[in-house]
Amino acid sequence: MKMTVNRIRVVVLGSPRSGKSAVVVRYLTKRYIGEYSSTGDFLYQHRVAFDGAVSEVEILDTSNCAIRGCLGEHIRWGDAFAVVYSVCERRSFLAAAEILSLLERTRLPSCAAVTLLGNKRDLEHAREVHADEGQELSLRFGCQFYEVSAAESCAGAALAFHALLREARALALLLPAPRRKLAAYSVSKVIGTIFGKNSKSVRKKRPSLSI
Ligand SMILES: Nc1nc2c(ncn2[C@@H]2O[C@H](COP(=O)(O)OP(=O)(O)OP(=O)(O)O)[C@@H](O)[C@H]2O)c(=O)[nH]1
Repeated sequence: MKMTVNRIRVVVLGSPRSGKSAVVVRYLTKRYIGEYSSTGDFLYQHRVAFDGAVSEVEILDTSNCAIRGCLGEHIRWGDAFAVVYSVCERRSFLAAAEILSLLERTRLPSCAAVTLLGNKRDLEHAREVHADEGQELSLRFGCQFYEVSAAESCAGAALAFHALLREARALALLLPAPRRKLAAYSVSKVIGTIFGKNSKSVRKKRPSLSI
């Protein structure tokens, strides 16, 4: 069977320390490292095969977007968005709600695949945001919702990313090619690594996944 190849750009957004890097690395490598550098944005590339087609997936793990003022650029760049908050930090949940609202205002409704990820569900004793609240927020914005623990298992992150990629691919088939502009943003500057944001040795590593 002939496989088609398409490209899906995923942007991971959320408050500092909510676990964006941990969730992305868990999905890509199945590993949990514990500490990740926060010095900037990192772009991971990999290939996934599902539903008879191959997708070149680029995942942009962002850092301090709100402070650096590049959120708008990131939103224009992406086809799909994972908005992460920590279930142990209400402030990060409120920030996630603001990001969802911005996404809704910036993109045409239903023009992008979006998932809301409540991370750190292993820290039940420190929970500040109930799962129902995440569910309600996702209903309000018509996006997917998962509670995950990057620390505890890779299943949640994998499930969430696979569902997001499926939705992004379905939207790409339905909608005309969106205006994906890189603007002044240079991808070459943000190529990251899978095993450590500062290591250059695995910079070009591109894992292949079959869903
Ligand atoms: N207990 C627990 N800790 C987690 C989990 N995910 C991430 N952490 C921890 O939370 C801290 C922040 O994780 P990061 O992945 O660096 O968070 P980030 O959102 O990428 O942070 P910035 O790059 O600063 O924006 C680290 O100490 C992680 O080990 C989780 O699921 N459970």
